[in-house]
Amino acid sequence: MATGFPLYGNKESGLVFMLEDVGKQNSSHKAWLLIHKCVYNVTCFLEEHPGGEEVLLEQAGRDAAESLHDVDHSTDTREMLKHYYIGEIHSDDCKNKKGQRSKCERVHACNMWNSGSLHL
Ligand code: HEM
Repeated sequence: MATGFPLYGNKESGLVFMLEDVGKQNSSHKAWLLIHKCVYNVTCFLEEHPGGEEVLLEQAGRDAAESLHDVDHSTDTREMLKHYYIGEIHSDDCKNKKGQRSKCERVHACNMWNSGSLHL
């Protein structure tokens, strides 16, 4: 169910998006990444990424947390990410197939990630 985006503002952290809408924000020149439930617009970083723009475009629209973790990124990366943070995924899109809240929702992964409690 795409509703147009953003759904509404979140006073603490930014805007709230549906997963499907995030998935649509990707083309050869545009990329929104998900890391846990946080949404990042890395469009202006594509050409600057030391690992190349292709890997970012490949991950666009889905959760890139694992890929980010798999590559030996420095802690500077987390700092850089803050510049591209635009909001988070709606809690309805954080449920697993049985309709239960997933871990990312329960632990407020977005806030933890941005504060540094979740590691790369
Ligand atoms: C928006 C998220 C990302 C940011 C801000 C970012 C940032 C960086 C930075 C700063 C480096 C230089 C090394 C370092 O200081 O860590 C780097 C290297 C690299 N990144 Fe990323 N990265 C992101 C996502 C990804 C993803 C999702 C992948 C893979 C799927 C990836 C693959 C790589 C690779 C392979 C290198 C190594 C390049 C080399 O040493 O030749 N990155 N990235």
